Amino acid sequence: MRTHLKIGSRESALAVRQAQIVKEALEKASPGLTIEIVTMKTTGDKILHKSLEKIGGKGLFVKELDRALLNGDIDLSVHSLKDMPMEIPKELPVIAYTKREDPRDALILKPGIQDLKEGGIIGSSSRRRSLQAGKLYPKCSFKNIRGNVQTRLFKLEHEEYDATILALAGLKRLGMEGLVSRIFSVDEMIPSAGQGILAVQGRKGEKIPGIEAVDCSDSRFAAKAERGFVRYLNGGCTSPVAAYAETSGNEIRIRGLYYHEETGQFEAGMISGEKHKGEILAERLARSLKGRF
Ligand SMILES: NCc1[nH]cc(CCC(=O)O)c1CC(=O)O
Repeated sequence: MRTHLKIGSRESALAVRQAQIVKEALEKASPGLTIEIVTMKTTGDKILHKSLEKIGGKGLFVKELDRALLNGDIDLSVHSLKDMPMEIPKELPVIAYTKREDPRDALILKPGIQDLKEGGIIGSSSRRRSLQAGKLYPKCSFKNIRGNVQTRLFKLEHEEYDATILALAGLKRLGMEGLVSRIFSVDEMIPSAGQGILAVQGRKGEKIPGIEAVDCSDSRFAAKAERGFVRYLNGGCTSPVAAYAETSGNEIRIRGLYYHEETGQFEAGMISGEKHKGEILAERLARSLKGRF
């Protein structure tokens, strides 16, 4: 068994914190194992002046780490599942899905302001968020804001934004949930597929000591269903498709949002059933939502 492993991570504070969460859990489960975190800049982190859709999407956050994993520079990589592309290389499977952190989205106001007034500007580059928040704040407008959590909070403070929307999971991991002024329920704002779950990627066939302690089967069921929904709708990285699945005992309940490009309308719906059938149920929900247009 290996006694020293390297975890690859993006450089942002959140990415490093996420890698630490996995490092601590693995070290705790396997006494004698030591883990080092190796950070690297990805193309997605370097190019901030263009929208993700224009520069090639989510793959840009994982490409460099995939390469390092393939050539042995690192042994594992940790990603927010929601940032992972739909196609994951066969030789680099996800070997664990962590227990889910709070999947909800949250509103953060510009420091010094007490509430979001009519005409307020909400910073968000996520159409999933702006579409759903548009129903809650019909008098507000939306303006792109890109960058990691810290960058966005800096822009919120110093640029022309009154509020922004971020994942509560990231804020909690960074100890910043105190900034939140409103948490959206999963019905008000269906989360992005995988939000709150970390995916640990490894090399096919390689045993990682302690990995079972990091893996959560309910997260795995949720991940399969949510990503199944997105895959069916070919949501890729840029479409505002949203999916959130919750398990309880043997049941799974899946919420999904389908956006119809031509009309700009969206429909949300829910389906439940046996959790082992999550992917099929998710597809059925996707098909029925799509069929409404
Ligand atoms: N796209 C950035 C990103 N990727 C994952 C998270 C949050 C952490 C998670 O979903 O586990 C965030 C920040 C955000 O959306 O506010």
